[in-house]
Order: sequence, then structure tokens, then C-alpha cells
Amino acid sequence: MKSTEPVRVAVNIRPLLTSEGCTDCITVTPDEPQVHIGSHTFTYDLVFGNNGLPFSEIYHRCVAPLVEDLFKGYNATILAYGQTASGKSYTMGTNCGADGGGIIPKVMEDVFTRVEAVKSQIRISFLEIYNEEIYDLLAASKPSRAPIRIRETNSGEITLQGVTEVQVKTKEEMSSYLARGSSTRATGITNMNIQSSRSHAIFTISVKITTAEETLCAKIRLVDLAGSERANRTGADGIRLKEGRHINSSLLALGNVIKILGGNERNKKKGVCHIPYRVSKLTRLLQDSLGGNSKTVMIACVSPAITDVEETLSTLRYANYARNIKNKAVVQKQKPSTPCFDAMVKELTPSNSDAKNKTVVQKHTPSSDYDAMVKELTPSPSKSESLPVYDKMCMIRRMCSKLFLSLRSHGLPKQLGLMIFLPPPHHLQS
Ligand SMILES: Nc1ncnc2c1ncn2[C@@H]1O[C@H](COP(=O)(O)OP(=O)(O)OP(=O)(O)O)[C@@H](O)[C@H]1O
Repeated sequence: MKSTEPVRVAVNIRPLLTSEGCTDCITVTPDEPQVHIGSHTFTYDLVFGNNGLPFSEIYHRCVAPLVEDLFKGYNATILAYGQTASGKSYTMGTNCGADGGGIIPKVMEDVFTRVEAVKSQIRISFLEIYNEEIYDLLAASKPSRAPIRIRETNSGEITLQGVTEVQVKTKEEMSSYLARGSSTRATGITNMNIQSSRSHAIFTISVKITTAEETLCAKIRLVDLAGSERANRTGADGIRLKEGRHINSSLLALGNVIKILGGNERNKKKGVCHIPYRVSKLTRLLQDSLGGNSKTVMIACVSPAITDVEETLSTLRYANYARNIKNKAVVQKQKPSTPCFDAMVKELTPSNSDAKNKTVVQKHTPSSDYDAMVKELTPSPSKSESLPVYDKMCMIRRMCSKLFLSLRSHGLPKQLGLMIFLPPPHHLQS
């Protein structure tokens, strides 16, 4: 099942801090998700803080529906976005709270309440993007940690090589991993925040639910971004300055992706359809969350202080673009396991390497014949895309029997002839 829906956007206005000693520059229309700042007015899905909904409602209104959908097999993302010291870590609960609150601890509680009723397996991973490198926050020890590489599968799925995925059985166990990873995460003191995140953090909970009929495998990503900052206000120099530059450039890349996706109708008319996900690691990792296979809520965190008015306006503008992003979430069903077929493949396959198998076939088949055969058996995308699923399956079956006969006619051993060596046509993979 596929669900096309826009990214939902909530704005969270944190209270003025005593250290700020200035006036408030945002007002909220009573009972409306609408904020006013100077002569600008913006409307969102939800507004918390100031005269909007109480902060205590944020989990119930923004996150609980996604956790419910997670158990129906949909991927989900909660993304906290905003300038430095706007309350992102406080909102997400990645600072492992002096205040003990935040979204992630409540997600954990909700997940473990729900798993009691179903047969399930829970795994977690925790990453940070620091100075444009990805690090594993659950890796054994900090000095030995090496950056993690991004890999993209043939179907365009982003995977991370060698990332630690831990299976957890209790909420307490999961909390201890969050605390451990958070303490490893890069933070530092700046003039604007005594505990400023110097990296983007992504805490992922993967859930595998098995029922008599099916197995669902979905994940929820809880993202606490580092905040945009201006060196003249944070007082950053040396390492802090370098960190700030990396933070700003990855947020700029994210902002561009949001702007292009969010302005899509206008861009389509102009013929702009390339989304620059590859510009930074942050956008590559969030590719599915923005414009892809995920139900996503963005929480735009803002400070009400008049001294932050420019940054607040910038956050509100990007949040406004994000509301136009359309995602296509698909129920994540595990492919049914076919023990007989698997056993047969295992028995007949001398090695797992496709390349090696292909070489074996080519050895038994004159190269011109091999190329002609590939051409003949690979249908054109336009032809196959318009076919209903049943017809596609019949076509694949015809292709298989043709291939089998061709291989046999070239004297290929009977056992090898049973295998399909052609790379699957890209447009048929889904
Ligand atoms: N809703 C809130 N109620 C009370 N205090 C808050 C709230 N939100 C944030 N704060 C306070 O604001 C300060 C900055 O918050 P936080 O560290 O979460 O910001 P941040 O956006 O994560 O910053 P950075 O990007 O620098 O990491 C902290 O002192 C935090 O306790």
C-alpha cells in the first residue's frame, strides 16, 4: 500500500531565556496554527509555545501518529530544524535531559508499550554527521572510530557500511544506548549555547513485526540537526569555527533540497527537476525523508528573541517550503521467504558473485550471441512500464524460459541453465 502525503510542519517557539534579557518578536493567532513576525504571517500544521499549543502536547500531536503508522509498516522521520539555541535538542530529548523530557524518550516508551502486543524485534542505530563525515555513535570506543561510508543499492536505497545495529529488548536498554551515544556526540560551548551540538544526530529505531500473514520491517528516524550559526554571534574560532562552517554548508544544502522540492510545481513548469541530494551527506541520508519513502514531520524550532529575528524568519521560510513536499510512503513488507527456491539456488550456485556467474555463462556462449540474447530478452522500459503486474510476471516467465532454452542450446550444463544470469531490468525491480 502506498500513501502520498505532504511533509507535516510544526513550529515550536521556545520561551525567552533569562540570559537573553530582550523582548519577544513572535505572536501566534489564538486557536490557529499561524505565526506573525514583523509584517510576515505564516501558517503551518501546528504551532507550539507562546500562545499556541502547550509544548507538552508536541508528542501526542506530532509524533504519536507516526509511531502508530510505524507498526503498520510505514517508515517515519521526525526532523528538528532551526538556528543554534532554538531548542532542537531540548525538543528531541537527545541531550538526555536534565529535564528528562523530549520526543525520543516518549517514542521509546510508546514503542515498548506497543511491542508487548505483537511478535517483534527492535534494533537501533545512532549516527552523527560531524565535519561532513558520518560516525557511529554506538561504536565501541571513540579513538578507534572511523568514518562510515554511504552505499547506494541498484534500486537507489541508501545504506551505511558497517554501522552498528543493536538489538534491544527493553526500554531501559534502549535509553542506555541513547545516553551512551549522546555523551559521545560532539558538543561544545559557544556564546549562544553552553551545550551546542556540533553535529547532526540521527537515532533510528527499526521494528520488525511478524504476524501469521506477513512480516513488516519499518524504521523511525529521529533527527536532531545542528543549528545554523553566525560566527560573529557565537564567538566561534579555531575548531568551533570549522565546525560552524560545515554545519552551515550542510544546512544550506538541506535548505536547497527543501526549497526545490517545496517549490516543485513552479520548478516543474520551469523544467527544473534535479534534486541535489548528493551535495552533502546530510541530504543523502535524508533522501527518503524528504520527497521519498517516509512519513515525515518537521519541527521548526525558533527563538522568540528580537535579537534572533533574522534567523527566525529564515527558519520560518524554509519550514513554509517544507509543507509543499510530497512523500510517498510504502508499507515495508519483508519479501516472503521461499525455502524450496532458496535451497535450490543455494545448491545450484557455486558462488554468490553475479560477475563470476556471468563469466561462466559467457564462457559457454559466444560473445556476439550473448549480447544479442541480452538485447532480445530485455524489454523496453516504455513497453513494460505500462503493463499490469500479472502481465509483467507472464513476461518475466517468458523471458526465463527463452533464456533457459538459449543457454541449453549453447551446451550449457543443465544445472547452470536453471539460473537467471541477466541483471534484472531496472524498471522491473519494484
Ligand atoms: N521549550 C523549552 N522550555 C524551556 N527551555 C527551553 C525550551 N527549549 C529550549 N530551551 C532551552 O534553550 C536552550 C537551548 O536549547 P537547545 O540546546 O536544545 O538548543 P539547540 O537548538 O539544540 O542548539 P544547538 O543547535 O546549538 O545545539 C537550553 O538552555 C534549553 O534548556
